[in-house]
Amino acid sequence: MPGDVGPRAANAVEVEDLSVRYRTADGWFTAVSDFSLTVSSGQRVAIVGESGSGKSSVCMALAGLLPLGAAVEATTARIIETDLTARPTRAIPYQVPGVSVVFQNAMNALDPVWTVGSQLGTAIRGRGATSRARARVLAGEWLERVGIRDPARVLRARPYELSGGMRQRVMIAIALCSQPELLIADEPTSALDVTLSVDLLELITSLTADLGTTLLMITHDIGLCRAYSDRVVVMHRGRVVEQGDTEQVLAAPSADYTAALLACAPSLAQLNDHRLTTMVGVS
Ligand SMILES: Nc1ncnc2c1ncn2[C@@H]1O[C@H](COP(=O)(O)OP(=O)(O)OP(=O)(O)O)[C@@H](O)[C@H]1O
Repeated sequence: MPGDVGPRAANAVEVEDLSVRYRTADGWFTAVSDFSLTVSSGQRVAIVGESGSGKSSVCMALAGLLPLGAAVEATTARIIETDLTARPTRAIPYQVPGVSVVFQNAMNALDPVWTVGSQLGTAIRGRGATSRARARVLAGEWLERVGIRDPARVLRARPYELSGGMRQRVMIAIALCSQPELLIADEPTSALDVTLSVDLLELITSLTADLGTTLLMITHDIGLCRAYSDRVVVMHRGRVVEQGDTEQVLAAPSADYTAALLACAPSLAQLNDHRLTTMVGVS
């Protein structure tokens, strides 16, 4: 099983006035402006907002994974021990030490050619000197830890031979086996059904709690946000419209946009009980 977890920084994320721009055929497009966020170590923070509001742009900027042609600026951008403002935009993409990412679709994130054992073993060996044989044992243990019942078979399998839920579990194991200080999860369950989404969010939050890993996740599902985050950041058109304690914000939103988002985006788990309403007149 994984070894000791070292001391954690007081704040995993300190960002002030972050902006993200993309170069397009029509010139520069500003996707995110004036984004500020502080996440203390061990907190679980959800970023919510409609499609195109800039959630992924923020998270990929913090992970150093924006595409070439993107420009990031900030007054402060400290992720764990790394000062992102010291990194030139031309260096994108880069690895931010202590940060792991779980993406929405494991099929796109995992390599179809290599077996799960090879990919998970490589991630484990990336942490430090470990023999191939030892990495294989640890890989099997990590698969069990993420709820895979037949690890020996899955270690030999290639990603396309697994179900979508199993692939997400494998990606969670790959992301967490390095015992990161910060896990960024970009809609980690949105391609899965409701029951599986809840199971995987339970898994992610219990493993990150065990490891002392801070969680920054994007979700469209307000029910999952309510159940699995301590703080919520609401984004609209590239800006933060509201942020605070999840229970408080969801119970008594101060921004009209948040109220409208809550009215039109109930949890998938509640869809049987609610009629969707239409968002109108929100600017
Ligand atoms: N590589 C890119 N080049 C140009 N524009 C981009 C690029 N990536 C994102 N955008 C634009 O930036 C804006 C924010 O996109 P982003 O993906 O960050 O939003 P989002 O809230 O994560 O959306 P979704 O929930 O659909 O993933 C959108 O208008 C999007 O079209």
